[in-house]
Amino acid sequence: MEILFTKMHGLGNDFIVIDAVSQQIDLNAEQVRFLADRHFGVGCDQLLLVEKPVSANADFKYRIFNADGGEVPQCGNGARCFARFVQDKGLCDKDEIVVDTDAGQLVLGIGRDGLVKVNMGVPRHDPAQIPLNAPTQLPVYHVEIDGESIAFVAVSMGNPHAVLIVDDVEQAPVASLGKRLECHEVFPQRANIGFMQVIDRSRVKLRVYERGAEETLACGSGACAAAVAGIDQGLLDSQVNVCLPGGELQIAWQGRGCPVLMTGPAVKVFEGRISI
Ligand SMILES: N[C@@H](CCC[C@H](N)C(=O)O)C(=O)O
Repeated sequence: MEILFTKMHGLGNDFIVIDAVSQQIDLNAEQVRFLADRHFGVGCDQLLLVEKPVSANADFKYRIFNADGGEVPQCGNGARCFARFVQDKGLCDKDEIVVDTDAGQLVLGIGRDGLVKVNMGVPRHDPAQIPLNAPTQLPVYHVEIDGESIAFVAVSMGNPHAVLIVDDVEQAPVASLGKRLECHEVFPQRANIGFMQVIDRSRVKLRVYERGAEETLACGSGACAAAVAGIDQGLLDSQVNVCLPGGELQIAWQGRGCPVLMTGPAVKVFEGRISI
C-alpha cells in the first residue's frame, strides 16, 4: 500500500502526519516503527493520523503514535501541527478547531501571527489519573535509583509526566536518568521525564526524555507539565516562557482546576509518498 504523508515539526519535535480522512489507513505498531525509523523509513518522533471525528461537536479525531509504535493519548506539539495540517490541506477553514483525542477534546486556533494556540485541558494531579503508584497525592514524590533519592513532581496532561527541578539543564543526565525513570515501576504506563531549570519567575529551560521516543528537541505536553509543576510549587508566575532545545513555547495556567494554554509554531517541511 502506498501512503501520502506530510513531514512537519513543532520546534524540532518532528512528525509524519497522515490524512486518514481521504486515505483508508490503519497502521500496526511494526508499520509505525518502520515509518518512524530515521535510516530505513521517513523518520519522526511521533506519527499523527488525522481521522473523522467521533463526537458530534468535533471537526476531526487525531491519533498519536510514538516512534516505538505505541499509541498514546496526548501530544502538544503534534496538536499544533495537526491544526496547521488541516488548514493547509483545505480540510478545515474554521478559526477554532475542535478535535477528539484519546485524552479528551482539544480546542485549537491559528493566530494572525501564524502561531497555534491550544487549550490543552486541565492538568491532573491525582496519582490514579497520572497514573502513578503512590498511596496519596503529594506535591513532590521521591524514588530511589542507584542509592540516590530522586525528587519529582508528577502531573498528567492527558499523558504522564514527571518534572525534575535541576540547577543546570545542560549538565542534567537526561538520557541515563530519563530512561531509568521512564520505565520505573512507579509509572505503570511509563512516563515522560522533564528536567527543568528555573531562570526566573517567567522563564525556564527544559529538556524532556519522552516515553517511546527518547530525548526530543521539544515536548509540548512536557512544557505544559513543567510550567504547571513550577506554578504549583510557587516558583513561577502564571505566564511562562519555556525554552526547549528546539525553541520556545508560551504556556499560561491560572492554577488548579484551570486549563493550560500553549502557544507556539507548527511548520511543514515536505510532502512525500511511501510504500508500506
Ligand atoms: N512530543 C509530544 C508528546 C508525545 C507523546 C509522549 N511521548 C507520550 O508518550 O506521552 C508533545 O509535544 O507533547
